[in-house]
Amino acid sequence: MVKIDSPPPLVGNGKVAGLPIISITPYLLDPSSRDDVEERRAATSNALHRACRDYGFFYLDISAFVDPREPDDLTKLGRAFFSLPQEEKDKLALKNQDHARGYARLNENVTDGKADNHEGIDFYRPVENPDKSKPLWGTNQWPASVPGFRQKYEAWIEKMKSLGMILMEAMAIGLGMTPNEWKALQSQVDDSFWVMRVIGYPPLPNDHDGYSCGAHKDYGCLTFLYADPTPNALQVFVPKSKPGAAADLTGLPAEHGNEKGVWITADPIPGCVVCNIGEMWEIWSNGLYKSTLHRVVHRGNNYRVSIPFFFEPNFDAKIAPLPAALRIIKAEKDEAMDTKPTQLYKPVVYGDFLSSKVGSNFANGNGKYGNGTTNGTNGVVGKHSHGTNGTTTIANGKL
Ligand SMILES: O=C(O)CCC(=O)C(=O)O
Ligand SMILES: [Fe+2]
Repeated sequence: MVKIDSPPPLVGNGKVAGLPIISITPYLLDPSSRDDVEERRAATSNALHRACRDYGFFYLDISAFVDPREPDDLTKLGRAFFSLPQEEKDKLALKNQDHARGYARLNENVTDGKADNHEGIDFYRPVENPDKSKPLWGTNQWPASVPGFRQKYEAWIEKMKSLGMILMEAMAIGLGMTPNEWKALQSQVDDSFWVMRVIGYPPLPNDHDGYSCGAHKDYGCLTFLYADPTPNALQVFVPKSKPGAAADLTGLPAEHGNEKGVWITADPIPGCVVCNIGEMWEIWSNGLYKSTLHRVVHRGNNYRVSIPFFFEPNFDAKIAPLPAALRIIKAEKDEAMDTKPTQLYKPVVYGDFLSSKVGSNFANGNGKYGNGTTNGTNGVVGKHSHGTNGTTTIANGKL
C-alpha cells in the first residue's frame, strides 16, 4: 500500500487517483523507541491538516491498531442480524426506545425527502438514569439473538473511542495548537457522546427514487467507517473549487446547486477506515476544514454491510472556533492583504445541536425532536445518518 502525506492530484475527466492515505502508526509508537518518531508524527499531523482542508475525507491506516479479523467479524455479525426475520428485527424498533437507539427498517431513513435504500441499527453512548421519553436518553437495544454481537461491538466501540482521542491529538498538532490549547479541546471530547451504526444495503433497485444513502454531511466530530469489501458504493463530493480538484471536469453534470464538482468513489482499502470530519470540526476550525458531502449508491448484486463509528464531542461541550484556527486564518489574510473582518462561526452546545437533528430523518420519528427543515447552503440537504439537515445551522449561524 502506498502511503502518502499529501493529497494526490485528481486526474482527467473526473477520475481520481484517490483520497489521501494517512497512517496513524507514528502516534502509536513510544516517542523514546526510535529517533524519528517526532518527525513521523509531524508528517502525519501535517497530512491530516492538508487532507481536512482539501477533502474533509481521508483513509486512516489503522493496521497497527486493530487486527483486521476484528472488523471482519463485525460485518459477519451485522449480516447475521440483518438476515433475521423482519419480525425479529422489528422487536428492536426505534419507537420502543427514544426514537434514536434501535433498528430502522429498509426505507425508514430519509434524506432530502427520499427514502434511503438501507436498514440499520444505531447505538449511542449509554446514559445515566435512562428515560426513553426523553430525546436520546433511552437505552441501547442489542440483538440478543445474535450470539457475540454485543460483546464484539462493545470491544470495537472501546477501540474506536481510543482511536478518536489519538486522532484528535494528531489533528490538534496539525492545526498548530499549543499543549494547553489541546488540553482544552481534549476536555470537550473526553466523554464522547459516540454513536455506532451498523448499516445493511441491499442492491439499489433501478426504479428506486433516491439513493442507498442520500447525499449528506456528518454533523459531529470524526467518522470512522469500516465497510465490507464491496466496491463502488461510497461516493465523496469534491467541489471544483477545492485545490485538489483542478482536473478536467468538462462534461460532468452540475451537482448540487451552483457548486460543480465530482463524485469520487471511496472503495475500502484493507487495513484502513475511511475517515471524515463532521460539522463540529467545521466550527472549531472556523470553516478552514469543511465537512464534505457523501452518499452511497450501491448497485452491485450483493448485500453490503458498513459500520460507521461517530466519535463525537461530549454532550455538554460548547463548540466554538479555536484560537489556533483563527491564527491560521489571520496569517493567510495578512499575507493576501485582505482587510475584511473574519466572520466567526456561531458556537453551539453539541447536545443541543444533536437533539435538534436526531429523529427528523426517520420516517416514523419525523419532526419528533427537530424542526425538520432542509435548506442547505448549496441547495443540498445535509444530514447525518443518525440525524438530518446538517448544513443550514452552521452556514446561517455565522455571526
Ligand atoms: O455506508 C457508508 O458507506 C456511509 C454511511 C454514512 O455516510 C453515514 O452513516 O453517515
Ligand atoms: Fe455519513
